[in-house]
Amino acid sequence: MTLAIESFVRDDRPCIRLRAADGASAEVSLHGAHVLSWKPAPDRERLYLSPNASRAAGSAIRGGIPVIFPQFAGHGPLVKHGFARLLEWRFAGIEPSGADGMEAATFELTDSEYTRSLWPSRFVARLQVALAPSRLIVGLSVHNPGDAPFAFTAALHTYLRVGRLAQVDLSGLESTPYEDSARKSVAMPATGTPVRFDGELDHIYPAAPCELTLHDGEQTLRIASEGFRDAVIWSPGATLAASIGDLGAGEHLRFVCVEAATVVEPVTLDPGERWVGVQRLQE
Ligand SMILES: O=P(O)(O)OC[C@H]1O[C@H](O)[C@H](O)[C@@H](O)[C@@H]1O
Repeated sequence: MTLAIESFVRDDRPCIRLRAADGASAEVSLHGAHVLSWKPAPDRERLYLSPNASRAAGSAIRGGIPVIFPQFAGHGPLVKHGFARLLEWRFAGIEPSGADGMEAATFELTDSEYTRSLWPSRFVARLQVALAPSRLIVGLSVHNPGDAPFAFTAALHTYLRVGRLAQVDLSGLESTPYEDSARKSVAMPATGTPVRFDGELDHIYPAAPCELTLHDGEQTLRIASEGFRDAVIWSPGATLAASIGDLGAGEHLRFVCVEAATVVEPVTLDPGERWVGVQRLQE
């Protein structure tokens, strides 16, 4: 689908809006190459963005699709969820997407003196955002242009907007055992039932199926991933949400995070190698 591109400023940060001929749109902040909005139709927002999202330099945006790289959560020595979501990415224009050749808005982050002071590796990370009828396709690629191997973990930490959390369920993970990050990463057996959200939930599903479905009353969203081995499902629940400054009371009822992730086994890239992970959202 041919994309029209316009730039705008939101919360003092440069952003790019993509519009498709069928009326679909998406917005991406260069801060973190963070997808802020996806509307498959002009009156239908499918991502959650916190009204209290921080505008401070060097802080992460709460909601949308944070790009987690080169470290998921506290799985390593770096700042939580790595530095990619905290830095300014470059808009590289419209390019064919590496995943399926569609036109995609392309954003790039490369190593700098600053990143090498935190993490010594040379890297080129690219985020590609494409629109198709009823679909958002987000691809993260990581290339090693250096002369030494490196390992990383990563995720697309997608905040999906929901109507009534109490009636939401997520199917596809019924047969997958998980690690419960809210309870010291204890290993849990498969539940045999769809995931429901009635309190804090923070699960890592290693080697998860790549097709999940979110049911929210009449609305359904299919969430497919490729390249990412794991799935992470997060809902903070009322108590944790109340302690998250950029969320606000009751806001946990408006979203669930369904994350395409590669956490349990880090990806290792030899010099010259490239890794690609994709998440597709489809109504
Ligand atoms: O508050 P953040 O740093 O954005 O992290 C938000 C959440 O991200 C992931 O889903 C992790 O599994 C959670 O443990 C974490 O709390």
